[in-house]
Amino acid sequence: MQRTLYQKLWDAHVVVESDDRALLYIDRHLLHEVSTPQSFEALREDGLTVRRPETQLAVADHSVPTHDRAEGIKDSQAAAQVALLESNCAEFGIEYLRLDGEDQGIVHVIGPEQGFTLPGMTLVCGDSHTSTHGAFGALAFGVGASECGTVMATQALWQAKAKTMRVTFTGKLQAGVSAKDMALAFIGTVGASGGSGYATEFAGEAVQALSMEGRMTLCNMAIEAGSRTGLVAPDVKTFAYVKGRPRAPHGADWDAAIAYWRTLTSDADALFDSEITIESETIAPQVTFGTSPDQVVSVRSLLPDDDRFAKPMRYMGVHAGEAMNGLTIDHAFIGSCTNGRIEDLRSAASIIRGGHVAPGVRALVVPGSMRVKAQAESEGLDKLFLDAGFEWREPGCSLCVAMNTDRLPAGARCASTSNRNFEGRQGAGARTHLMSPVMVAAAAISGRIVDVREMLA
Ligand SMILES: CC(C)[C@H](C(=O)O)[C@@H](O)C(=O)O
Ligand code: SF4
Repeated sequence: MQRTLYQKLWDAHVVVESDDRALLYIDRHLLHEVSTPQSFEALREDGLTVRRPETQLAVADHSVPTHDRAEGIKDSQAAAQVALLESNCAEFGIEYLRLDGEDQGIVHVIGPEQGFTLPGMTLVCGDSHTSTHGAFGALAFGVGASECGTVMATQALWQAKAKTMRVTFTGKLQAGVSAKDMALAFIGTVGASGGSGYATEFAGEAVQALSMEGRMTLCNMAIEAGSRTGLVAPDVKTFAYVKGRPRAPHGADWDAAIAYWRTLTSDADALFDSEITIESETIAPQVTFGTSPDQVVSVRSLLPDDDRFAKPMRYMGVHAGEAMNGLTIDHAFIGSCTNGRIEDLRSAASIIRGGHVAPGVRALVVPGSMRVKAQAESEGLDKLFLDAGFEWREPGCSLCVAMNTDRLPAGARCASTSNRNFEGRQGAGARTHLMSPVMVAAAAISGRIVDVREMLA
């Protein structure tokens, strides 16, 4: 029988199956400080140990400050949370990437960067954006705190089989349009729960043309359409990205791995439960106008006059009939597990060259990891951002989520490369407009949301 990529990954990990549920073997587990305290507590209560500590990797990202880190974490709650992760990892023999080390970063940035995330694997984390890792052709999904404990103790999880959806992006993207716009266009098409119950495979010419960073951006946001799992079939770009990474296989193991990874594609006649086609040429830069990622429009489109959007539009202080193009902003954020990778920083920098952050705008660049930061600095991007009036920070979730000291005041309007624009996401009463890194960079220097394509012309 012809099988989808999801089915192949599923079949390769079934320990026992009954109807449409299976006990799946879990190859990899990523941990962060917010979702794991109860998981460790449960292990302790039940007198359990971690079955395969070498398949687990922990890092602190959500609550960490992104400046003055040499002075330690001043916020006592955050300090306690990070210290707890560190001591839990020491007690249970799990490797922890130290906050002051070279490898710290956002959990979904460091997994791939370390070669910890590999094609063909099952990977879980107590975090909804675990879908990111599917960009490598891994079966990756977010789980709850109790499931984290189960994975640590047993290396397996009961899972219901998802339906399959394929989203095919035909043709090529316009200049100035990127993976973030593809993700937002997809979410706008199917809605915030349109992918619910599905494992979503992204395919087509424009997906193949994306870098691994772009594919991660796309899969990262699959969850914003309700899909716990995003997938892209691995190819030569995937292998090139993985090769030589600290935890990637090498030598004979590498050859064997590649031979297997090449089989990880949906068969030509495999049937999907749902098929969606999006013409890439038609995608314009996307900007969210509401408080859910599916409340999104092309930068030049006029906002809809629809009762369903009355409340979110009131919160956002925007009106039916107006365009996002031209709307004044006072904050800009480039970072997060969606768009905090080196390619994102490079593309944002390419728009800034020569320009300066507009008066009255506060702009932050927060690299996704220490490795991204070091790479950017070796290319002089830090200097470019600083000279242009941006702040250059230490890695962490930062303004993506108001769980640390980076947060916005009520009423602030922020152009943001993150993935969620929920009420209060960047601080109580703050307003978030999701867009791509080049769009945020363009907004930062213009002081208002603009169509970045004009700046490229
Ligand atoms: C705190 C964490 C559990 C949460 C998630 O599950 O995604 C966060 O990362 C987010 O992006 O909202
Ligand atoms: S960067 Fe944002 S979306 Fe990603 S893990 Fe952190 S809080 Fe969640």
